[in-house]
Amino acid sequence: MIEQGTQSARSLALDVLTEIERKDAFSNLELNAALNKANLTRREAGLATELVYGTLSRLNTLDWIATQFVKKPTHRLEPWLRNLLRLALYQLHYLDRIPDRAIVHEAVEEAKKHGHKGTVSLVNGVLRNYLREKEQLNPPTQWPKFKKIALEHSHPEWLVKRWLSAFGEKETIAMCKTNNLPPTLSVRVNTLRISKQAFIARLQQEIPDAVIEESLLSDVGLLVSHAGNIANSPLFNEGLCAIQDESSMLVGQAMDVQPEMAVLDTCAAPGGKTAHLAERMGNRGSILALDIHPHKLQLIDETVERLGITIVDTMEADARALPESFQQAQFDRILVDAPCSGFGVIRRKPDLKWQKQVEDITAIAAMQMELLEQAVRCLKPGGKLVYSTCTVDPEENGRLIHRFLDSHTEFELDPSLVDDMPPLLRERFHQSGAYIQILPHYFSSDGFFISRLRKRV
Ligand SMILES: C[S@@+](CC[C@H](N)C(=O)[O-])C[C@H]1O[C@@H](n2cnc3c(N)ncnc32)[C@H](O)[C@@H]1O
Repeated sequence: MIEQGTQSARSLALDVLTEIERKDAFSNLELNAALNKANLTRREAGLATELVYGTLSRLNTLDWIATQFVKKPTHRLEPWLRNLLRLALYQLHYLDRIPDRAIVHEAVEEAKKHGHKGTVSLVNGVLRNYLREKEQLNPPTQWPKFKKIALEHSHPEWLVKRWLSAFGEKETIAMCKTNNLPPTLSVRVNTLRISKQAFIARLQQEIPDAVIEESLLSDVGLLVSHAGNIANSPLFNEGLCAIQDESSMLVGQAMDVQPEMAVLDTCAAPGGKTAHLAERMGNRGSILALDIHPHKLQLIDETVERLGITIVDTMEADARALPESFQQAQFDRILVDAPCSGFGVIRRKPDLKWQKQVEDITAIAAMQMELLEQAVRCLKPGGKLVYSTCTVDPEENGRLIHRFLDSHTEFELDPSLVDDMPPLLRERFHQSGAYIQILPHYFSSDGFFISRLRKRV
């Protein structure tokens, strides 16, 4: 149990890591709950967050290091002990601002709290041996490339193998490296309420420490750092901005919406892109936002209300089986922002890479195809449909679009997408000009796939 106000960042991180494993819980939810209960300073809370996400993102490498010094395989250790070793090794191996002595000392004290003499000496021994032998820790030379990359850059072997064949070695390594970095924070200015320049002035005035940079990808995007939790700021509560990744903002831009259009957003919750579309439409026209999970519709309602948007209606629906009444080609624009494997957002959800398996991708792609097949039936002739995902897997992205087009001659790739996107993206586009795969290391934004189809008239 976590007691209020009595924990250090490292002890809280250990409890959170152990609980995530025990309950198979979402890391962000478990960490936020623990931080809310504990009484850490802002700095300590920052350290706890870094330790939890850092350790989660490096799991395979840390376990490999531990196995060099423990006789048992790490999965046979008690969960608290396994996570204590991971946490201490993470700090020793990847962080240089905490002295080694302090790390070992605190780990041993934690072991005394949770274990017995034997486990205390195991922790002490493993960490001291690591410090003595760390320079000689190398994967066996006969290992194939994918295994070495997976170990050095802390990704599952199957995923690295897949990326090597899709993107080549240079891109794979660059992507893995970026996935291990903390994500950037960006906000979208709500231009229904304030201009970008006025927003920058207010942000600077209210949070003088904030470092603000204009996004090169989106004309309404700002990169913000040293600003604390923006979601608690008056600017956010007054509906002047939304927190959104820059790649995600590009999806709104790709939709090429105009005021007074009828728009369908088939996988809309929590509503980030729905709201962006409404802003781009000047809050004129109509957007029908669907989601299969009723509780998530409330998130869309809250977002649009906060942003002063009035043209969005929400509805619970399984977009793989849309109501007959929708299917009469009535929408000018449709967005299918499909659920996906999420491999473009590993920076934000590091545990995701360990949870998904190769078989999941086939199942996800089949579901995405169903979503696309249904959505296209609701599009007006001449209308445009954007299919996007926050993943980098070709099976869910480019290959899926080509498979779709092979059996739907009434649709074509829309080559004018490239002209609606920032020039910076041009060289990354598919030769058709109709879709782009953004990898996380291109612009330090989320990995996203964005494509646009047009229904022939
Ligand atoms: C990638 S998220 C959408 C993010 C959203 N467009 C945004 O920008 O905030 C995918 C969403 O699809 C929803 N979903 C999953 N399966 C669905 C289905 N069969 N029909 C409708 N929505 C579905 C999920 O609940 C999830 O909220």
